[in-house]
Amino acid sequence: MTGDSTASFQPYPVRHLGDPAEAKEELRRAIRARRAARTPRQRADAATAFADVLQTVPEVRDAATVAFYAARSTEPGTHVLLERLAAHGARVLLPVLGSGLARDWAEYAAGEEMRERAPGRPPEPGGPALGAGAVAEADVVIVPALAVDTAGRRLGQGGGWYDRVLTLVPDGVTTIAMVFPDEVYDADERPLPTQAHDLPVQAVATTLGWRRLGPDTTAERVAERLDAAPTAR
Ligand SMILES: Nc1nc2c(c(=O)[nH]1)N(C=O)[C@@H](CNc1ccc(C(=O)N[C@@H](CCC(=O)O)C(=O)O)cc1)CN2
Ligand SMILES: Nc1ncnc2c1ncn2[C@@H]1O[C@H](COP(=O)(O)OP(=O)(O)OP(=O)(O)O)[C@@H](O)[C@H]1O
Repeated sequence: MTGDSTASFQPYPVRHLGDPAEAKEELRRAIRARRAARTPRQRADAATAFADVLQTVPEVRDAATVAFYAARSTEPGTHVLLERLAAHGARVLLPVLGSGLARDWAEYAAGEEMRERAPGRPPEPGGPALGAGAVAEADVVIVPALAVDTAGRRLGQGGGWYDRVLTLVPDGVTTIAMVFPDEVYDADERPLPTQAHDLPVQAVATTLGWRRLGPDTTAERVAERLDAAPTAR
């Protein structure tokens, strides 16, 4: 899968050569506006498609513990996969926001009705808070994003919540961003603006499919590596 078929409709900041924080804000505004325009029916269909796609990712299929998120109405929907994971006996950790957006996690209980603590905030599970370090127990981490590029750069909501969480994810654990198909950017043509604290994700899932990301995952670069490798005789 690629974002190529929709690339010409993608918003891209005109100020991308200037201050990355400003470029990020400009892009966030444009992407949030596009998300707000989706109908309830489109959102419901997307939530099922995201679940179908993510269940084909080996790390998700095999995970005993998944760090996931509870989507707000305009975000890529998570409730379908959340119920399926819980039904299969996976342990699912969801973000809990402390004061000043402090990072914490709690376990999702199957069938649980989650509540928004304040308007506009993501819904949260009611179980006991497990501490910020609980994310290190996850076998796979599925994160929200507004956009991702093919090198793994991620644009989030701007709170830095996930940037800080990603520092606690052990090496070797796959992080997967969920975005709509037109929110996957080509890293060569339209790299997302980044700052020093931004950490990359290893994969992206859309409603159409999923792929691994990063400098070494494009077909051309894999071919180059194979060419450069010593051949066995
Ligand atoms: N679903 C979801 N959960 C997530 C994130 C996310 O991007 N999506 N986060 C990613 O970092 C973290 C926190 N994200 C937050 C997102 C918004 C607000 C918030 O206060 N929003 C405004 C309303 C904005 C609106 O209506 O659009 C508010 O309550 O005033 C707080 C935390 C952890 N959980
Ligand atoms: N590891 C970190 N330690 C301290 N502050 C951080 C860290 N990462 C990010 N921040 C702060 O968070 C702010 C927002 O970061 P950024 O714009 O990259 O958020 P984002 O990745 O889009 O949002 P989110 O991670 O919440 O989805 C930054 O200005 C930065 O000051």
